Amino acid sequence: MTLTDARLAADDFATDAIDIDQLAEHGYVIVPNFLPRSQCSALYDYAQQLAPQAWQQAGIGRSDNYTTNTAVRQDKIRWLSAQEPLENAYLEMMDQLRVQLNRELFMGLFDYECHLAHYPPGAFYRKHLDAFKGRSNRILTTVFYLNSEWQEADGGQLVIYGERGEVLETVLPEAGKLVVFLSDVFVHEVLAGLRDRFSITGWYRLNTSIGGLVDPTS
Ligand SMILES: O=C(O)CCC(=O)C(=O)O
Ligand SMILES: [Fe+2]
Repeated sequence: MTLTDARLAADDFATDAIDIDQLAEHGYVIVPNFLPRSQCSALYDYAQQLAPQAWQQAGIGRSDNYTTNTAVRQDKIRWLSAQEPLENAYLEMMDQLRVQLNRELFMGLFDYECHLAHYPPGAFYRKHLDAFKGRSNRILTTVFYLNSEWQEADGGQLVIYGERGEVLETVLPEAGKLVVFLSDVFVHEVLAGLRDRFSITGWYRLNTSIGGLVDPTS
């Protein structure tokens, strides 16, 4: 699929089913082929043709603690918005998943935010949690990968750790794969890779206000 015929609507995305039981039992789930290859490459092509100024250096923390610390993370990001048709289609598809998760797991997820991420060769994201208990409204993290033909030797794996620091999963960032995990439970990191690595990372959130901000971002 080329970029010009990539005007996907949310309903055009043919998502593979998520193993909700696995998510409920273990707190995370890996779906190898969440989207078919053609839809994945539409998103990949879209990310490729974005101008450099469409990306920003990723930051750490929230609001006034917000810093760009390249010793911790080195990816470039672009927040998805409803203004761009393909970005909107992805957002709407993930919103349908939100409704399903709420229906089946009673999670009370209120909304979803996500960004494209580009890790140039050598870039990493050190061990971190995406949310801290009671201090964030991020509940569930989703990471969707866009690179086809990613090999073990290319590096760039997502490593997910258990509560004793043991490795639970080492995930190759392969096109079509979706990883979903509880944001405040699983420490994880992105290892440096040899290739440009593209993904869409997002968070389902609760509608809690923090520090007087009704809807804090990042
Ligand atoms: O790209 C990945 O595999 C994970 C990214 C991540 O941990 C994050 O953006 O918080
Ligand atoms: Fe993360």
